[in-house]
Amino acid sequence: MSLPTLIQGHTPHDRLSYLLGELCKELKDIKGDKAGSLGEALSFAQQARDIVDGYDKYVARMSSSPPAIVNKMVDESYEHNWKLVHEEGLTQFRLIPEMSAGGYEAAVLRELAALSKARRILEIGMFTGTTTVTLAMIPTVEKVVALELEGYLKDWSRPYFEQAQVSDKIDVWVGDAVSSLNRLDEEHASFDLVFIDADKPNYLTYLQKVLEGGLLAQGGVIAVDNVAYRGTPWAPVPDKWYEKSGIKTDEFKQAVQSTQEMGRILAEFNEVVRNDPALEVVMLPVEDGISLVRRKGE
Ligand SMILES: C[S@@+](CC[C@H](N)C(=O)[O-])C[C@H]1O[C@@H](n2cnc3c(N)ncnc32)[C@H](O)[C@@H]1O
Repeated sequence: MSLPTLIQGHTPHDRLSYLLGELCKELKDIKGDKAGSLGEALSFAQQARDIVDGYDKYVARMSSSPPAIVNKMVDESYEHNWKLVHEEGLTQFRLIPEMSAGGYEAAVLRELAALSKARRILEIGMFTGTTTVTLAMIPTVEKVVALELEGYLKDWSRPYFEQAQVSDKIDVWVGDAVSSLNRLDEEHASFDLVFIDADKPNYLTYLQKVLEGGLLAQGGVIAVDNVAYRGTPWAPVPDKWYEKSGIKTDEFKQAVQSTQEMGRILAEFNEVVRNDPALEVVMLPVEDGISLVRRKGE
């Protein structure tokens, strides 16, 4: 039972698939008199797993592909030694390829940007730049400003932005996103679409800064990623996963605690947004959940 499978599957569906897989194993292991009567239960559990397992893949396959460069970036980010990069002090945090929103979500945001006719886009938390490049490749988009803590990622993504011939449409601001947002506000920047996808504990700060400053253009939309955080806002990871797992490493304990904490943070964020009378919000069950937020009445 690997740590990533157990708690770091990317979406609520990944977690559900894992749990149904465990259920199937448990049912298969039952021997003796009870085994026969559980055959049907096992078949139901397997069908449920097949449905949930194939869902995200099917949805992505039946949607227009992201630009080819995105698949290249995703593949090469999996081949990259992020652990070594961090050990050499080139990144502040240990980055993992799963941080990328991936091709399907980039395609979803491309659709949102195209439908809303966004010309200027702000991304808070860029990682390798798969979404950034996808958005910049929309012909009507004039500028994508991406805020990213890790300077290493700015260098990593540059050759891909150049290959896609959109490097002149992308500005990467390295540093803490709160400081960058303050600077953007001072410069009277304004954006039609804002994608919030950096550190979750700062989500409310980012949202407030975007809404209270002049950063969100009239009629603009904010998309917020991971609002369903693996299902944890409504179905927290139980403590007993750590106690019963048999994996007694500090890494695993911290991962469980951090996932539980993220669930609480996102649950609170979602409540605040939902209860703000000035905002219209719709949460989409896309990947790990995306909320679309805009000022009411615009
Ligand atoms: C989930 S990844 C972003 C994925 C990206 N939006 C995409 O579509 O693939 C989060 C990124 O936020 C960055 N980040 C975390 N804390 C930050 C901060 N305080 N300021 C700016 N960037 C931050 C991380 O370095 C990481 O690259």
